[in-house]
Amino acid sequence: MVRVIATGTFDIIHPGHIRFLKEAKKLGDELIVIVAREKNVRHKPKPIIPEEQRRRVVEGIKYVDKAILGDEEDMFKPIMELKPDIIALGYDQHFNEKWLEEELRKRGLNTKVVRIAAKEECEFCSSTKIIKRVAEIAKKRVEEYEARLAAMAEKSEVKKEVV
Ligand SMILES: Cc1cc2nc3c(=O)[nH]c(=O)nc-3n(C[C@H](O)[C@H](O)[C@H](O)COP(=O)(O)O)c2cc1C
Ligand SMILES: Nc1ncnc2c1ncn2[C@@H]1O[C@H](COP(=O)(O)OP(=O)(O)OP(=O)(O)O)[C@@H](O)[C@H]1O
Repeated sequence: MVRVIATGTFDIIHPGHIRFLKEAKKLGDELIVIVAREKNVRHKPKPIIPEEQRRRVVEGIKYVDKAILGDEEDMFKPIMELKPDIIALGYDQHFNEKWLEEELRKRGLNTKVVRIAAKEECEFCSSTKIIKRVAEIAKKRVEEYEARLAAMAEKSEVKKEVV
């Protein structure tokens, strides 16, 4: 039984996440995902979705056998408990494979670190891009609504003057 671990924030799920998890599962028999704790997401804006909901959505993906929330203080704690054969890193995850393998060796684990280079290309294959699009569209819709209200108010002012 080859146990694979994948990690990530998984804020707004998109086809890039599905591709990553599909490739990670192919590396072994069992895929466990460690979902980043809100407190530890410092390299980009904080996630929109609360951590327990992010975990539940990831666990619902068919390639994922189990998803857990990571540790808040020590990223190696869940790894030491789960003792994976393989850790899969996504194409843009900022961890160095060599460094990570060395840290695991120091802790007595012979885990292999594998970089999944595959990148799914689509217009919104990024949580950050989806969030930006939602913000832009929401802003535009509010502006359009306010313009409609202003136009209606102006019409009723004109009416009042005529009367
Ligand atoms: C081997 C490994 C273990 C990790 N363990 C934890 C953890 O226990 N708790 C946590 O909050 N983040 C942990 N992380 C970090 C995140 O899950 C995530 O990979 C990191 O924040 C980069 O996020 P992104 O690729 O989603 O931007 C771990 C990352 C790796 C590579
Ligand atoms: N388009 C993609 N193709 C393949 N893998 C991806 C893609 N997008 C994200 N991943 C992988 O999914 C995992 C979790 O990524 P993460 O939660 O940071 O998503 P993200 O959409 O890249 O987020 P953000 O846009 O906020 O940086 C990482 O291993 C990452 O490399």
